[in-house]
Formats: sequence, structure tokens, C-alpha cells
Amino acid sequence: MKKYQPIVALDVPSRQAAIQLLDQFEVEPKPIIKIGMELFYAEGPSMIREIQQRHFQIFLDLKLHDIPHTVEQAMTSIGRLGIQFATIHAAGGSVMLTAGLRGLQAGAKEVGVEPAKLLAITQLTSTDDQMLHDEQHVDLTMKESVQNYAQLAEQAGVDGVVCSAQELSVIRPVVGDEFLCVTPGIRPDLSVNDDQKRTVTPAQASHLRSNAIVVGRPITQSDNPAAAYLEITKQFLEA
Ligand SMILES: O=c1ccn([C@@H]2O[C@H](COP(=O)(O)O)[C@@H](O)[C@H]2O)c(=O)[nH]1
Repeated sequence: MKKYQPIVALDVPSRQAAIQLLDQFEVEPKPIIKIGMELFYAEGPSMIREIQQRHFQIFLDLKLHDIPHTVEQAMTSIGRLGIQFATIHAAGGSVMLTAGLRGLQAGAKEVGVEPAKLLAITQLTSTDDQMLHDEQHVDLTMKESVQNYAQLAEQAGVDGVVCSAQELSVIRPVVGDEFLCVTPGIRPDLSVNDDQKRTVTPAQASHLRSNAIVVGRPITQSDNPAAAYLEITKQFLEA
């Protein structure tokens, strides 16, 4: 099973704040850098190019969810950026997922780069069983819902899912060995959840067979982001 170095969520509001953090991550192994809506909407594609010039791999987490045509066109633009991972919501359904995949591959082909791996968001790690039941009126448990989305994504040809490592026990038995499970909601100290509901430690994520962990605030808001990243990397890769 492929295991990646941790993915650091660069959830900051500006280029200046992003560069300040990136300067600290010239370490081995270099983290994969996740750009989310906050930084991308503030700085746009030029931010991606600047990070690429520093030789970081990029996970562009824009979580697309729209009608298939719109998603396909947007994914074509994303594909042209030459990034390594992109995200889409599994809840958009199989036609939207395949349209997204098609767009991503077409964009990459246009500029002659390897297509990004497409990951489907299952249920956000900031949600729990109670919210699923009371607010979304979903008549499934969290584990059942995430398992269903993982199977839907795999059948649509998507490379993997984003879920909590808590659901890996029900996903791994029903998907192929190559299917990627990328897991946010990581907290080295489980008593500090912030807005996350389904949390696990880096070592737990490793034992549960996560391909990659996504970590934001426990690294970016620590006094020493590089040291925090290296400690989390050790806990994940060596567990
Ligand atoms: O289900 C999901 C999908 C994406 N995320 C993203 O991961 C990071 C987590 O940041 P923390 O500061 O470690 O909580 C953030 O960028 C989210 O947008 C997620 O948390 N859950």
C-alpha cells in the first residue's frame, strides 16, 4: 500500500502568510502542500505556480460540486495547472464524477503533464452521525454512507476518497488495493478538536491504513511548524 508523506493544509489568507510558512518546510521529506478555498480564492493560480517553482507537490482542494458540464469545464482548467491531487464531492453523483475525471485528464493532456489524482470527498470530517441523521435526514450510519460513497467513486473511475481514518475498516475490504484513502481530521492530541468531529492521531491513521494524512492547524498554528510537521511525519510513517 502506497504511503505518502503528510499533506500540510496551507489554510492562510494571503501569499505573504503562505510564503512565510513554506520557507519553513524546506525539510526532508518535503510535505505535499494543500491549497484550499481560502488561499486559492485570495491569490489564484499564480500562487500554485509559485509553490511549484519551490518543487512542492500540490493538492488543490476546491471540492467541486455542480452539474456535470460545469464540473468538467472547471476540472479542465484545474488539469492545466499540473497539480498532483484534486477534489470533487462524491455527493454530486456518478455522472458528475466521471465528467470531473474527463475534464481533469483533458486539461492535463492539453499541456502535456501527468493528470492529477482525483479524490472524492465522502462525508466531511467536521460532521458526525447525529448531523447526518438530524440535518441531512440520511438513513444510514456515517460508516455506511462513507462506504457507499467510496464504492460509487471507485466505480466512476475516481482514484480515491477523502474520509476519516475511522471509516477505513469498512472501506478497505470493499475497494481495490490501489484505491487511495486520504484522511484529514488528524489531531496528535485528541483533546483538541477545533471544528473536527471524526478525529484520529497520526499513528492511529497509519495503523488503520491511511495512504496519506492531511494536517492543518496542528502544524500551521504551532510555535514551530517545521518541528511539528517532522514529529507528525515520524508518527505516521514509522507507526
Ligand atoms: O472531510 C474533510 C475534507 C477536507 N478537509 C480539509 O483538511 C484540512 C484540515 O485542517 P485542520 O486544521 O487539520 O483541521 C482543512 O483544509 C479542510 O478543508 C477536512 O478537514 N475534512
